[in-house]
Amino acid sequence: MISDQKREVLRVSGLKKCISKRTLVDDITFHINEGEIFGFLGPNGAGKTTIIRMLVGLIRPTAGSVSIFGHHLARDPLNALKHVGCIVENPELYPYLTGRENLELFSRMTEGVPPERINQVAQQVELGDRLDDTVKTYSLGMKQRLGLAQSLLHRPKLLILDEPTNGLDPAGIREIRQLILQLAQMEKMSVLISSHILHEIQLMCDRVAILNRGRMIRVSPVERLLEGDGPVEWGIDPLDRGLEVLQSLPYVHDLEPLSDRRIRTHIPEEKIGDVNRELIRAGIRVEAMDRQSLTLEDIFLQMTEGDSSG
Ligand SMILES: Nc1ncnc2c1ncn2[C@@H]1O[C@H](COP(=O)(O)OP(=O)(O)OP(=O)(O)O)[C@@H](O)[C@H]1O
Repeated sequence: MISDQKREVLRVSGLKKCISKRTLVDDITFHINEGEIFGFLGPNGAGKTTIIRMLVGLIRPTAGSVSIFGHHLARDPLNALKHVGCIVENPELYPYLTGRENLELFSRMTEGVPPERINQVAQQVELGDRLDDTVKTYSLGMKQRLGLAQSLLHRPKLLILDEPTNGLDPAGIREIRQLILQLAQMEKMSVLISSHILHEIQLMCDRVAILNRGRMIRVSPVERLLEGDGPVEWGIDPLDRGLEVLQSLPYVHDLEPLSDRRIRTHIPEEKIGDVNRELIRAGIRVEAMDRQSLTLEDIFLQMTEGDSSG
């Protein structure tokens, strides 16, 4: 095999879910490549959990198809899900059992998990020294790590995690993030991770799908998403004449006066020099020009502007 092309581990086409005449998600199409960390980013209620539940066979799609490692989920669920590990919403754990007993119980329910695997996964999630304590004494972060260990028992090649950092404190969030990055790298695992936290997705993912109101509004590599027309702030004098010049230029948009000498615009990067020249040619003093970089938050707000369910 001489191919540079990465293998697809998951392909989702036209996925839709309706419940009693209400469309929860619609027209969801994307794929995940081998070794890729793919993010679902969207506010609460965007449909992330609903899609994930369909991907792991917990609920049936109204339309569309899911194929995992080339196996059609609806027609061949056992093979499709054989190499998938997941935590949907919260990990299912028995609080009155120890971490080890929980893992033993789950390993007995899963085919082909040798006994030594329990210590391996506990080490991987750095839970080794608390493994024999009861789960009810665990912090939320430790419970998440035990859930992660449980999902790793059968050596999955695709890990699906629904908001794994939800409710954790900043240190716990960082631990889980580092763990996921390590697993993806060392175990060559692909990961689908959902979050409503822009920063998280930005730090972890290779590509991101932005979801809002049950629709996928964009799928893009994280770095390309940030390449948009970032805000540019101008210090100009006089402001009213500067405003006229800026308004006359077709590639300048979203003008927003900030003070009596400052104005914010959105301009493609390659046009910034042209704007500067036009202002000077019109006899306007350009006192400052600050180009601000876009954050995922800006992009998300731009994309969902006027489309928020509140
Ligand atoms: N069984 C159900 N019956 C009716 N509506 C549902 C059902 N499950 C989810 N919904 C609705 O579907 C929409 C999407 O919910 P979903 O839980 O998938 O969103 P989410 O992006 O995961 O958000 P959150 O982070 O809040 O869980 C929401 O408006 C929710 O109220």
